[in-house]
Amino acid sequence: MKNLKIDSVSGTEFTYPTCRSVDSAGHSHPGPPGTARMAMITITSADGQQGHAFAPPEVVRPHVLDTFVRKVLIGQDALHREKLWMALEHWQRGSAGQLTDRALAAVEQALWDLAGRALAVPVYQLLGGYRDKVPAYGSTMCGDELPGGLSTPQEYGDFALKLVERGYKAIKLHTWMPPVKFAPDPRMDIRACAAVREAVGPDIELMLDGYHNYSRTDALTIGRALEKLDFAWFEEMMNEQSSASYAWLADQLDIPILGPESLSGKHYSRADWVRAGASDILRAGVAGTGGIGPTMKVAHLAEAFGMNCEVHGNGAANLAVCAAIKNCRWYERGLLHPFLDYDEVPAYLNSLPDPMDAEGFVHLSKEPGLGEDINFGYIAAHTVA
Ligand SMILES: O=C(O)[C@H](O)[C@@H](O)[C@@H](O)C(=O)NO
Ligand SMILES: [Mg+2]
Repeated sequence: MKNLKIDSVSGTEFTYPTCRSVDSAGHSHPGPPGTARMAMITITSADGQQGHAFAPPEVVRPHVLDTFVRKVLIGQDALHREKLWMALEHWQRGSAGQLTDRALAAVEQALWDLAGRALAVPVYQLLGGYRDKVPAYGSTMCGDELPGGLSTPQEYGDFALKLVERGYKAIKLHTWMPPVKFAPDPRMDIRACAAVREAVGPDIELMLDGYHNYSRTDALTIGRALEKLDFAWFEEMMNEQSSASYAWLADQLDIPILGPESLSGKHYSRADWVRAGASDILRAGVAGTGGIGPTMKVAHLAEAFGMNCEVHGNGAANLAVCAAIKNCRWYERGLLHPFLDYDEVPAYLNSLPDPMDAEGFVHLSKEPGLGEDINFGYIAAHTVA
């Protein structure tokens, strides 16, 4: 029998090349060639089994690993994910915000990866194994002011055509937001959505995820326009801390309202949203909801209420959840931009975690664990801490 008692937890910070930059609102855009930093958290058991997960370095910085994670994990059985997650969540309240949901998510993903590798089973099969491939929607980056990029409604239309040619059967627009000079602008959002519908025709599913702080009346104006354009859902158009605003909008509109994405509170806040009638489709992502386990709990909650749960974000962990459940229409593949090749493999991996075929399906890796094909040599050669 394997000895999966946790022996060590390590964090490795490394650099990798990128052509993406982040704006003041935290949204990514194409940028000049540069260097970004990432951290890999590794959990090792007494008999040498390992699990890995990636997170921003500040999320799993030494203080977090020393003060909370090692205290909870060392000496514990690595298969006891629920017990360890609950213990970490217990530490959150008194951590003065130092132990974040994203930190819980990173640790819990590494525990899932370790379990899968130790048992020689892909995580999506451990979770339920509903399917081996998942249809993807192309999720665009937010709008910008880059000529030839996503700076006009027509450029959105042109890019959407290219995404359909790549194989996508659904496209989600992230439109313009501050700090873009003319944003927010409901009319521009509607024009971009109309240009995309015009470009791709009636058979491609379209969704809008625009500025996140519209008023109820602006959101209603946009929502009514989306209904005329036959959009499939309307996402994060108002501050998600006001479930009353979402319940009001959902009552006014026929188009499905989807959320919450960015709201904290893990699976607990999403239960409140269901109770409040604040959305027609639930949303949860591994990073923002505190891990694979809480995301699965949201998906099961949604299923019990006859709702879909659209998983937020790309990557191996979100893809594993999408493949484990029935009540999720799409895998969010992105974020995409005309200037960037999403199919280019990041330097610290040997292959993409979410390869998509010409019909728009993303195929799950059959490798044990989360299935990330990690380039350990690259990480070792580019370690900074
Ligand atoms: O930073 C964000 O708001 C998210 O990354 C966002 O761009 C995107 O992931 C999203 O909203 N997906 O639905
Ligand atoms: Mg979103």
